[in-house]
Amino acid sequence: MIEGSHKTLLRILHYPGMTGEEEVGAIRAAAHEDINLITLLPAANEPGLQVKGQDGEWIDVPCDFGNLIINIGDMLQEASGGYFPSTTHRVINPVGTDMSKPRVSLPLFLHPKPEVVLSNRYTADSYLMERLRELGVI
Ligand SMILES: O=C(O)CCC(=O)C(=O)O
Ligand SMILES: [Fe+2]
Repeated sequence: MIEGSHKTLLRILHYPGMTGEEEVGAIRAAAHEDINLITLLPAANEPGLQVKGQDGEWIDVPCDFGNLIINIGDMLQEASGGYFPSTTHRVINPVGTDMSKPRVSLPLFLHPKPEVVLSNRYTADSYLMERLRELGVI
C-alpha cells in the first residue's frame, strides 16, 4: 500500500529563531491536519509542537531525543470512516530565552500508492487531487 509510493515526502523544516519583530499572535505553524495517511515525526530539536486533545485542549508534545511522534492524517480518517480522526496539530512560538532558538523538524508524510482505494468515494489519488485543488496549489 505504501511501499514504493512516489508521493511519500520527507520535509526538512527550519523555523528560524525569532527576532522580536514578529506579529502579535503569530505562530510557527497554524493548526491543521495532514492530508496524507500517517506522518512520522522524529522529535524535533526544540519544543513547540502541540496536538489537540478530544476535549479541545492543546497538549505539548515532548521532544526528547529518540521520540517518534505518529500523526493520523486525513486519508486514514477517510479510510477508517472516521474511526481514526486525523490529528489536529500546530507549532507555537517559543517564549523567553528560547525565543531566539531555531527549530528543525523532519516530518515524513507517508502516502499510499495513487490507486489505493480509501473509501467508496476516493482513491488516494482522487483524494489528494481534490484536496490540492481546494488549497489552490494545482
Ligand atoms: O514542525 C513540526 O513539528 C510539524 C510540522 C507539520 O505539522 C507539517 O509540516 O505538516
Ligand atoms: Fe502537519
